[in-house]
Formats: sequence, C-alpha cells, structure tokens
Amino acid sequence: MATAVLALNAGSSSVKFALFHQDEGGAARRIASGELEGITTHPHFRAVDADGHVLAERTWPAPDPADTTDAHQGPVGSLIDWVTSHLGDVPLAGVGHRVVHGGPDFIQPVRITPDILTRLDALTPFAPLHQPASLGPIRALAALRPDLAQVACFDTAFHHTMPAAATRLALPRAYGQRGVRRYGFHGLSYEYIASCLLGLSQRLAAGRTVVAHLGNGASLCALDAGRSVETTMGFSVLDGLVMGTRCGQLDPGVILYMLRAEGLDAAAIEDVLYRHSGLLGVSDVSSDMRDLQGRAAGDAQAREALDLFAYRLVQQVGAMAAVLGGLDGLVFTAGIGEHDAAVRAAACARLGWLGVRLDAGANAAHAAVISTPDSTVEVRVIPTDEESMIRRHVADCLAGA
Ligand SMILES: Nc1ncnc2c1ncn2[C@@H]1O[C@H](COP(=O)(O)OP(=O)(O)O)[C@@H](O)[C@H]1O
Ligand SMILES: CC(=O)OP(=O)(O)O
Ligand SMILES: [Mg+2]
Repeated sequence: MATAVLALNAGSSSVKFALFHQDEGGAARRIASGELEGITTHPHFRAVDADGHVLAERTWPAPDPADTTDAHQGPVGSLIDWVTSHLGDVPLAGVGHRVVHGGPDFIQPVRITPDILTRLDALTPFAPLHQPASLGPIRALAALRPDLAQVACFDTAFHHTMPAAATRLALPRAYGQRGVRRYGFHGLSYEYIASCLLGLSQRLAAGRTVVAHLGNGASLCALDAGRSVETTMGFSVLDGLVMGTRCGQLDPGVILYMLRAEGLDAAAIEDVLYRHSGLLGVSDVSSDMRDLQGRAAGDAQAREALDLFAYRLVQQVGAMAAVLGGLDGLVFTAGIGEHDAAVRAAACARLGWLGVRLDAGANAAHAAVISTPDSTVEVRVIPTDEESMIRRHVADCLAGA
C-alpha cells in the first residue's frame, strides 16, 4: 500500500517542508513542498507541486505577544490539516524532522517520545538558536496529533565517524566529559551527497572528497570513502566558514575582550556572533550572497565580504585536503554552492596547487561536472536534498520499529 511521509526542516524563523508518496518497494516521489515563514512575526504558508505550481497559500495576523500558546501551533496545525486533506486516502506514515543537535548520544534517527523530547530539549545550551526552532514543530504536532509517528533526524549524526582527534578540543578533559567537544553539522546534507556520489562517480564515492555546503549556514565536510572524517563546524554552528550572519572561525580571545573590555553579556555576544557577523557584519549591508554579488562592483564593503568568504573557503578546503592526505573530488552544494558560479570560480582559481582546473563554460552553465578533463580533482555541483534524506530515515526507522 502507498503511504506518505512529511519531512520538516526547521530554521530559526521558517520551516521548509516536503511531502512524499512512497510505495512498499521503497520507491518515493516528492509530491509537494513549501515553507512556513515568519512564524513569530507574520506567518505565511505556501505549498507547491513538483512542477512549482502553487497548491495552497495562506497568511495569518501576527501572533499576540501576550498569548502564551506556542506560536508554532497555528501554522503547524494548518500545515498538517492541509497535508491530510491533500493526501486524501493515502495514509501519513510519519513525520520526520531535521534536529540540529543530537549531542554525544544520538548517533542515528530516533522515534520521538516524551522522554526523547526532554533529552533533546536538554541539548538547547549547545545550539541555543537552532534547537528550539527544531523542537517547536515537534511539540506542536505532538499536541495536535498525538497519534502521528514523529522521527528526529540529526544534523550531527553523520559526523560520528570522525576520528577522536577531530572531535577533541584542547581544553581540560572534564569539558569533554560534559559534552564540550566538536560535533559538526549539516550532516543530512552530507549524507545525501555521499549517497548521490555512489551513483555519480565511483572515484569520488571511494576516494577523498570535500563537500562544500554553502547556504545561509555554511560548512565543509571531508569525506573519506563516503564517511565524514573532518568538518569545519565544531561544538556549535558558529565555527568554520564565513556565513550569512555568523562569524565562522574566531579566536576565543575576542569573546573575552567583548566580555571584559566592552562589558557585553552572553546574550549580547550571542547576538553579535549569530546574527550580526559574517557577510552581513563585514559588508554592513546584507547577509544574502545574491544581493552582495549585485552590489560588489560599486560597493567596497560588499566586495570585502565576498573576498573574505572566498579566502576562508580556500583556506579551509586546504585544511580538509591535508586531513584527507590529498583530494580527488570537490562538490559544491546548497543555495550558494549550487547557484553562484562566481563563488565557485573564486575558490577554484586558488586551488590549482591541489590539481583543481575549472571549466569556465561548464561552471557558468551550472553543469554537473565543472572541472576540465585534465583536472586531477573532479569538481561537481550536486543539489542537496535534506528532506529526501529525512524521508529515507523515517521509512527505515518506522520499518525497524
Ligand atoms: N542564484 C543565486 N546566486 C547566488 N546566490 C544564491 C542564488 N540563489 C540562492 N543564493 C544564496 O544562497 C543562500 C541561501 O542558501 P540556502 O541553502 O537556501 O540557505 P538555508 O541555509 O536557509 O537553507 C543565500 O545567500 C542566497 O543569496
Ligand atoms: C547547521 C546550520 O548551520 O544550519 P542552517 O544552515 O540551516 O542554518
Ligand atoms: Mg539549508
């Protein structure tokens, strides 16, 4: 019998979703996708079919700040009502969620129970902005539809194959025992890309490949025969590359300086590092790569932000290649990686020493392979699909249960 799975990918202010039909043999098809935006400000719901035609759209008035009901309940309730009516006779087998932090213990997807939810909530100090966003829709659905099976799929889980040295911070040992270690994120995206490589390139699937997930949040993952051995995000989603509004790699002395010399408290520092840094902080105008590319010719600060983004990207691809002991493949993915030929060209131009040779025409056309035939590193563009990965995990988790 055909069933359906709903995959939710929650960000700090929006929830992306995808709805799949699947048959008993495991074949699946995305039948709708969309987004719930502005959950705490001006909620807006939109769903489109596989061809991009609008299936449904709805807006709500801003929630009353005095109302203590969870802001997710109205929008998530509307989503699940729409999904149920859109599916007709096809039963919804379960709902899968991208949960940013799984901590040291959750190394694979798990069926959500009240006890699991409590344990996930306890990880909020590790991801103060992302974890509540992940858990909001889960709580809302548990209250509205307690009958529905919900599965948590962790961004950290894929990186549990990293060797101990990659997970360790050079702090007193007791911190490690309290979970203060490197985890890595964007794991659902990397797992999806690793699964695609099996069908696209045996050389990259079996070899040393760096995947660049460049979206609003950005990171790199070093894949050795498809397993994560290193990544640029660490304890939190702040580390590594320059991001839309996050700082990336930062000397911890800067935080001490903010505390001591500037008198900022933890909340103010969090605001600077998560919301006002990165491309936005350096350009002082926008966190959006498309916007910055449009301004770069006439705006020196926008240019500096783009240059810093590319500089850190090159620097950290080098670090990943060093850990891998060489490089066979480089994959670009997510919003910037899939669509921004200029960023790919700027990075690849400085990776010639590693054997990267970019085919300018293929790059401009966003082709699947954008390296030249004589490039010793095969450079690819692969659209990521975290929601498909979530669907597979839900199917496996419910079949195992
Ligand atoms: N055509 C494009 N050219 C350049 N950048 C793009 C393009 N499309 C999307 N982007 C950039 O991708 C980023 C968002 O990536 P995305 O993967 O959608 O983010 P999220 O982390 O929210 O999932 C933004 O910086 C946006 O400007
Ligand atoms: C982990 C992370 O940074 O997520 P996003 O890119 O969705 O912000
Ligand atoms: Mg994303």
